[in-house]
Amino acid sequence: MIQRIAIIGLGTMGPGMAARLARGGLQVAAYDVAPVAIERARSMLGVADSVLDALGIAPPQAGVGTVRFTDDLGDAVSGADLIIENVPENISVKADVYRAIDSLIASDTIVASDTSGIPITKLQEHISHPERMVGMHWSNPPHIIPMIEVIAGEKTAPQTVTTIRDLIRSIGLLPVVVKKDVPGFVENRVLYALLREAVDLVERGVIDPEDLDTCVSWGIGYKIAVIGPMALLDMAGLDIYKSVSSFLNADLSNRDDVAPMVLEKTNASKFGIKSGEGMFSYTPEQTKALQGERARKLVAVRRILEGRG
Ligand SMILES: NC(=O)c1ccc[n+]([C@@H]2O[C@H](COP(=O)([O-])OP(=O)(O)OC[C@H]3O[C@@H](n4cnc5c(N)ncnc54)[C@H](O)[C@@H]3O)[C@@H](O)[C@H]2O)c1
Ligand SMILES: Cc1ncc(C=O)c(C(=O)O)c1O
Repeated sequence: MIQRIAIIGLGTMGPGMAARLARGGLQVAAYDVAPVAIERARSMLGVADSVLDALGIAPPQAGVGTVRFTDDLGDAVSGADLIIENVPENISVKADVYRAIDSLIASDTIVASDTSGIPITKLQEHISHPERMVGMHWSNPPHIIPMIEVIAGEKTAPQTVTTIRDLIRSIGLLPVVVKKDVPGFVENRVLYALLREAVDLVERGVIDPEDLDTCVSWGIGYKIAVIGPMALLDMAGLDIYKSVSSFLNADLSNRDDVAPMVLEKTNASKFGIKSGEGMFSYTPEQTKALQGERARKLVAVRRILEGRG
């Protein structure tokens, strides 16, 4: 049974994951190579906790778990039943972590990766017990979005998948087991199909960025939270989908490289909120207000969707 979890990497995703797992009654050790990331994560726990309160997520009867921060990798993974690797999306950075923990952990300790889309089969090449490695792909913000993809690589033992799926369920989250280890798994294949088209439409001047967001959020987005794509096909009618897709699919963006607009911005260190500018611009005050407003709205929508409005 999983009780002790180590999170390696406390950037965008780590702090919310730590808070959510602790709320599920688990004992979390949180580690990062960067002291500044540890301090930032520590300061974010209170905010995540108040969002979890607003969501009405109660701890189990045995009580709420704990989050302890450490700057020592050996201390973080010592005695852990599960390690969640959450470092940047780069195979060699992730492989370094697996090599570093290999001799520090028991052969049956589960090692999960929060990779956004690197096949688990590739990551398993860098660990001595590949049967205990699994994909555990959270969605951002991880303390609010309940769905987590679970992905087996070619060498993952079925029991490893079952253990992680059951753990996710046991703390009130929603596991989705992906049946094939395809790049991007399912959530990001769908998201990146949408983002490729959205970036292309803005880049070609078909629509302004603000209007693109209005169109998608108030059209498809709002609807799809209630009616998933497969159900939407039935609601629209497969005959309609057949007619439209017969001419539209051929006209959709099929670019297989990164769009010039994105390269231009990233080359100028315009990464979005984290750098103050990306598709839009953000002052620190606006960022704080925006994060609060988004959390409030996501909490409200989730409560309604769960029938707890
Ligand atoms: N950002 C998202 O929306 C999102 C959503 C789901 C999954 N993911 C995936 O989760 C992983 C982490 O993403 P993120 O957005 O939190 O990244 P991030 O860049 O915000 O944070 C990564 C953290 O890892 C730390 N780090 C780097 N090397 C390390 C090492 N060797 N040991 C310990 N810590 C180390 C960095 O200091 C940093 O704090 C990636 O694989 C990413 O693709 C990201
Ligand atoms: C743009 C983008 N890329 C990856 C992920 C997750 O892996 C997300 C997300 O969770 O929201 C994302 O927005």
